[in-house]
Amino acid sequence: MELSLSNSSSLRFPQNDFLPRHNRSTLGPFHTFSIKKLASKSISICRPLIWRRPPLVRLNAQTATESNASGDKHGDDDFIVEDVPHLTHFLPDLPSYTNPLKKSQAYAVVKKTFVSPEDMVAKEIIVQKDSPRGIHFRRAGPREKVFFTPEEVRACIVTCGGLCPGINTVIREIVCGLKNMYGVDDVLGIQGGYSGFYSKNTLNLTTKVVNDIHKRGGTFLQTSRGGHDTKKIVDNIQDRGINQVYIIGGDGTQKGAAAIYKEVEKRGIKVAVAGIPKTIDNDIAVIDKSFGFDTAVEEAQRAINAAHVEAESVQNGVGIVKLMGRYSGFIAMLATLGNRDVDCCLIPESPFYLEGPGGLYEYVEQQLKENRHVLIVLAEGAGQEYVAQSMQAFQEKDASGNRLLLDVGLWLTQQIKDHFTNERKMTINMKYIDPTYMIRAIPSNASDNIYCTLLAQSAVHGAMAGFTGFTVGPVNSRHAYIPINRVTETTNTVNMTGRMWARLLASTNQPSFVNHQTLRERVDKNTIDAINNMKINST
Ligand SMILES: Nc1ncnc2c1ncn2[C@@H]1O[C@H](COP(=O)(O)OP(=O)(O)OP(=O)(O)O)[C@@H](O)[C@H]1O
Ligand SMILES: O=P(O)(O)OC[C@H]1O[C@](O)(CO)[C@@H](O)[C@@H]1O
Ligand SMILES: [Mg+2]
Repeated sequence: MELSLSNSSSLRFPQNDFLPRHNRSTLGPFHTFSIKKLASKSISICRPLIWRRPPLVRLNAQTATESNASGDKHGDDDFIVEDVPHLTHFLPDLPSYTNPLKKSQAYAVVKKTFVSPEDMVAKEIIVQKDSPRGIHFRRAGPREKVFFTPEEVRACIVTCGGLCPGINTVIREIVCGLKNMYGVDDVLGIQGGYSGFYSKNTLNLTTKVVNDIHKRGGTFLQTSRGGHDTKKIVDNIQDRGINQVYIIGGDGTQKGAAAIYKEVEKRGIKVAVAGIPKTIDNDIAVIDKSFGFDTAVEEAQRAINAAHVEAESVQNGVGIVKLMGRYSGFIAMLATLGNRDVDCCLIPESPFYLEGPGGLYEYVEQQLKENRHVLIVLAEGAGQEYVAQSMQAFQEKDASGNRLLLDVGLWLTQQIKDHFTNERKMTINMKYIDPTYMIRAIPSNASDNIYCTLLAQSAVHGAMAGFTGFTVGPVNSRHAYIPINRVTETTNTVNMTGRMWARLLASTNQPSFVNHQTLRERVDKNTIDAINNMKINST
């Protein structure tokens, strides 16, 4: 397969929207390519693909020519595409078919039914005039050609890891998307997470069966942690004749999906593996936000409001609410920002301390003196080191190997009570609310339902078009196909030196719990990390 540049220097992607296997090296984790090396004629490419655009000359708006009188060039800019694999990489002779959406009544009204093979989604949306073009992902959506006929598709759906509002909507919309857009009837539900692949039972998922499941919380298919055995799972996929696998789950699940994709590729079987990122913690890298997150933040308001009412209705009321967030404090941060009554938010990313100037006790006392109550929101992963010290607890893990958290809410409640009663000789009125599971075991709200529908449909379009080994998700509000490894290599956490955390500090007026020196060191470390990441990305 060759890629070529036309006379006008624009990049031509191959018409069939993918690159063949023999053109990929096994070195790079992704199919990364940028445009510069395509400087002349046509060339064969090998992985990791670094295509570089020749010095980019922007069209002058007035003259609409390639000349650039102002000398306003981008220079040696890279346009890097981190592409996802395609079935034809290891099955080069796969036939393709015209996408049936072309004949669909609903889509006939769409001006541009199919996504162009050249459409990319930029990872960085904030750019400067002379900054490099940067990393891009393939835009999600229906393609002109598909690599499955409706009759040959046997799809399956599995849900793994913790619960999250909207899982049932995603299941429903995969089933309905396959049926209504592509005429696919054969969809199996794997029950109870990855280990469900080893079970004899599966559910037949028809549009009728899933019709109203989006109105319920949880997962219609049930879920589990642990028990991932790649070879056994792929054996089972083969034995059942499954050729599209939709995997809904968090970072652990996506790592499992990447392993399944690799095994499928090794065996050279026609199976498309699509990951749909799910996590209540919003800790999945690259994508804008995970589904169900907004619903959970909204539900958290009920607990925070209740704690506020309780705390302000008594003398020296202390309201504490513990929310989910294992390593990432997004739920606590956004629930706090959305509420405005919270006086202090504690999250895993921001170490805090209790005693002394600038500590939590001092701040609580000040709030009690000024307002006669104080309201604290706490992410479950915050302050784990303190709890571990005071309880001398043994570190336990769940079946997937995730560290089991100690109850920081109970611990903090006790610490504050002891401090004010014993040290400060003050009577306080403690009201502790732990709505942990209540914010995730609910159905998704309307806007999350729409988001889940887009995710499901994008996954279906991607699999039908023969893409595999991808996770789907919004990047700067546009849905994209992202190589699975890309979303599992790092975790999304609250940026302590970013504006959103500063907004929170400004809204609560809480102490930042860091002195200037520590903050400086953190900023420096972030900078060094960012530079190192850039080095890794550019090698
Ligand atoms: N590195 C890995 N390789 C293969 N499978 C994995 C890996 N890590 C986790 N898994 C499997 O993925 C499934 C879910 O993992 P986990 O329990 O960590 O939840 P998760 O997907 O991260 O979701 P969440 O964190 O939102 O609850 C489990 O069945 C686990 O065995
Ligand atoms: O469902 P489990 O196993 O109790 O796990 C709870 C954990 O799952 C999450 O909801 C998602 O990882 C965390 O916020 C929480 O710590
Ligand atoms: Mg996880």
